[in-house]
Amino acid sequence: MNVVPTWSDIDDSPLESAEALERRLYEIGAKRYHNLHPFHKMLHGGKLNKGQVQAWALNRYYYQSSIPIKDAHVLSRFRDRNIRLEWRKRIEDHDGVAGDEGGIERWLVLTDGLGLDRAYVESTQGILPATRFAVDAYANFVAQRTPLEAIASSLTELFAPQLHEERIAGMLEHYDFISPKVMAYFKRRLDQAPRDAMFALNYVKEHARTPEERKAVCEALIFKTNVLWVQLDALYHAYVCGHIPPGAFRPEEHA
Ligand SMILES: O=C(O)c1cc(C(=O)O)c2c(n1)C(=O)C(=O)c1cc(C(=O)O)[nH]c1-2
Repeated sequence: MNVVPTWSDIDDSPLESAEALERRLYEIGAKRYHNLHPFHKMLHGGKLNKGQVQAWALNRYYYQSSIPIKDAHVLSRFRDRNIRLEWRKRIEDHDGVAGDEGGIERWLVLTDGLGLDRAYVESTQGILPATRFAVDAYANFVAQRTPLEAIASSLTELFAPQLHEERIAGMLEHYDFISPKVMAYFKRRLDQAPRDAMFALNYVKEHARTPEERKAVCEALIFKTNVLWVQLDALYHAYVCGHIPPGAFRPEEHA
């Protein structure tokens, strides 16, 4: 019987140390992170029209607004108060605290700036079915898998800051409807994401102690890269190829 490899593009040899795990995680990012997706290349290269950028921001709102729910699931997995204290910052980053409005509000500044109605964005009515399925799968994953896998699935954030730099520069350069004010969400993440990613990386390096556990960490990261990738596939299919699913956002109705 043929043994089917788990991954065709990633080295699948046993991971004997924390350093080998770290190298493998970076290999996964280099090969599978959504910075490589054609929709992102179009977004950052100024190749989308305003309606297509609106569709991206509208769909991404569902991801943004689900992240604190996802992180509340992660918190609920830990009896260790120190981990909860550390992880709680992520919920505060997105939901805000007194005197700081938080990431969800900053995302709504972006959708406002793009001319989308707030109530429509917050209703999530117009998002693609694939966005909802992918994001919900992420929240379910962290609720159901081991706490180690739950933390590991956040590791895509290791690769986010570089993408955010590219996005800020590319979108400001190419679109007259984008201003520094509406890109504030991404500017803020440049400080937050490295702090979060380093905590998660150190956690998995310390707590994945066997080759099997290290492999589970890699699989959680691969799962997450897929969560991100399919959202862009769906956007591309709907708004670049033009196959908008019934009931989803139609730019011409929100011009
Ligand atoms: O714009 C992006 O490409 C991007 C990617 C990711 C990511 O890699 O998961 C996150 C974010 N942004 C982000 O803004 C964010 O708050 C965030 C939280 C998480 C997470 O998994 O807990 N990922 C991401």
